[in-house]
Amino acid sequence: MSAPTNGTPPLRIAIPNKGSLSQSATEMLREAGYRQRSDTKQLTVLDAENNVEFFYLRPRDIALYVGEGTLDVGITGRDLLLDSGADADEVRELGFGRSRFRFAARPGTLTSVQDLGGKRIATSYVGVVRRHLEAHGLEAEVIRLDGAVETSIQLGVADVIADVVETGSTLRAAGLEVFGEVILESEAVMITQAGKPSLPAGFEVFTRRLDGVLVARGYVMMDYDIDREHLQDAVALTPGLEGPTISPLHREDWVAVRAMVPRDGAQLLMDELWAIGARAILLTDIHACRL
Ligand SMILES: Nc1ncnc2c1ncn2[C@@H]1O[C@H](COP(=O)(O)OP(=O)(O)OP(=O)(O)O)[C@@H](O)[C@H]1O
Ligand SMILES: O=P(O)(O)OC[C@H]1O[C@H](OP(=O)(O)OP(=O)(O)O)[C@H](O)[C@@H]1O
Ligand SMILES: [Mg+2]
Repeated sequence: MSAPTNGTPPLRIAIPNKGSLSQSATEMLREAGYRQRSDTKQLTVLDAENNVEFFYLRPRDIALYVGEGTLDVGITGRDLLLDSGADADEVRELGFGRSRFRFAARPGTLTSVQDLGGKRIATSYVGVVRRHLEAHGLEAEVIRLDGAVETSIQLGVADVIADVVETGSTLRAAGLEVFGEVILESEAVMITQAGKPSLPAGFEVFTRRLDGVLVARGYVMMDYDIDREHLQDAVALTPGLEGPTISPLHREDWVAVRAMVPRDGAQLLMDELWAIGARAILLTDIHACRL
């Protein structure tokens, strides 16, 4: 198909090329109807039909490109955005790549953030750690490592680590335990340059499409039949986004109700609807939507 660009330059979007966020970001963009690379060696993809160009970059570098305005939009981790100190703002949470950033040490050696004073802390997120120490008025040596941070304690390079924790299995395998408060909760986010007065054409469509994917993932469509006497109770359970659709049924005093409901808890909701008299309760996936 030819490109409906009218000579407008494409929206330039940075996407993680490797690591934990890469596959999920690509999947989300495919679901939103964008062309993605077919070979992981490809560095850029021009989706001419949608007038969008994708740049596959290291997730750690994405906030820098967006912060200085070289690229219009980026997908990266909140922890990487904060660590970079780049002049970019988070505009959407994308619901994948969720993790916590935590301190960890050998069991019994350190128990609170206050114990960090004067210690050697290994991390790949020097910016986040330094800011956290400053906020607590603590001084410690921060050692920058690229990865496999958990091993640094065993090797005698550090007393403490600060790293990404998801399931905790890497920490357990290294014989380490988290301590102190959670430093930050991270997930994949959409970012744009801070304080940019206006974004290029195509940005609004891009965000609306991603919002559509988020809603399609987070909601399901619920249909059921109920007698008018219990309709108000049923509608209170399924208010929908802008009010449910109510259609008359051939059976007198009965109506059909259709409403979007959150995917989490949908089964419980079906039980509750059944209990107040709803019947023929159906749950269907939403493949795509624009709200
Ligand atoms: N196990 C994990 N679970 C969820 N998110 C993670 C995990 N490991 C890293 N992340 C997130 O991925 C982003 C870091 O991506 P990056 O590609 O730099 O590291 P990575 O995923 O650890 O890849 P690699 O170490 O193989 O290069 C951060 O936002 C981080 O929070
Ligand atoms: O809590 P878990 O589920 O075990 O996940 C957390 C681990 O995943 C990431 O490591 P990665 O595999 O990216 O290796 P790296 O340390 O070389 O970055 C992160 O740095 C932690 O080590
Ligand atoms: Mg890693």
